[in-house]
Amino acid sequence: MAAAPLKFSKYHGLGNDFILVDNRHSKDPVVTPEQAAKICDRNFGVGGDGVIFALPPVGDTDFTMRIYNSDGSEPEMCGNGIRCLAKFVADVDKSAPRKYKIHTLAGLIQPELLADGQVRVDMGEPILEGPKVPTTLAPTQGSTVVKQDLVVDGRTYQVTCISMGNPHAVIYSCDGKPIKIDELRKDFATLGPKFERNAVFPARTNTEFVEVVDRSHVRMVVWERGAGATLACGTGACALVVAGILEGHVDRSKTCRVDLPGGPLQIEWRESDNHIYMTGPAELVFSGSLHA
Ligand SMILES: N[C@@H](CCC[C@H](N)C(=O)O)C(=O)O
Repeated sequence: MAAAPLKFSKYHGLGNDFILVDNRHSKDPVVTPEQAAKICDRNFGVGGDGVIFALPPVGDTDFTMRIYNSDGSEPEMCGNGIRCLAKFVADVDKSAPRKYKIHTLAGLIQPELLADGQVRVDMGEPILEGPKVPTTLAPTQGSTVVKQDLVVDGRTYQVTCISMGNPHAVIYSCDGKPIKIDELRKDFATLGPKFERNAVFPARTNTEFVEVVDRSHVRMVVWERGAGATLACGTGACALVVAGILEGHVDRSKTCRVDLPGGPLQIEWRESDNHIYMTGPAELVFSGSLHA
């Protein structure tokens, strides 16, 4: 970390909390991955699910986002984080509600600050297959993507892999029965890592377990790559709506309400442009400075 105190602001999106740093003066983050892990420590640091940097723009964008997870690993994207970043930059620049073009490792992402304080994000198109989606799982429904069986601790989970730039394993059923969120809570801390670090996911994965309420409303819990159980995952909410539509649980014609542990997000997978739109809150917690 630089010798000078590090100025930061902490924001959260539905309890998914981040330390935001205005790094637009330099193309390299002023914090190393190891330092980020220390800053995220909830006992010895500020506490957070990740550290996010606003960096100089690339091409025709307003700025760049990079993020370190709380274990110091670097993901391609973060949905709740990009809502927080848009709000942070608007607060720093004292800007009126507006739309940003943000360069990320997952490509162009465009959040828009709405007059009611919420942030709507054009998350781009989901990736249904590709190098980040494992092909080693056995197809169960004549498809290489939708509902592949994965056995963990003697139970067979039906997994649909969707990339939002970062990888997601979405699970609506286990042993052919619908997921019941309340039944998962007790052993979640031991179950989650068995997906995150499963050999079929060489780049590790985020895992979402989903219970259907109705055809435009679901509940979920998430185990995040590099951060563990979090209160919300924006890219995960997008991925699970895509998986829900592909698996036939959710209607594409309606915006889907996703209840995460920290609160709801609204997710639309629009037919006209194939983009996913995520709408939800981003709140300032406090600002401060860290001394080395
Ligand atoms: N919480 C995030 C996702 C953060 C990155 C993730 N842990 C990964 O490693 O891919 C979100 O809101 O999308």
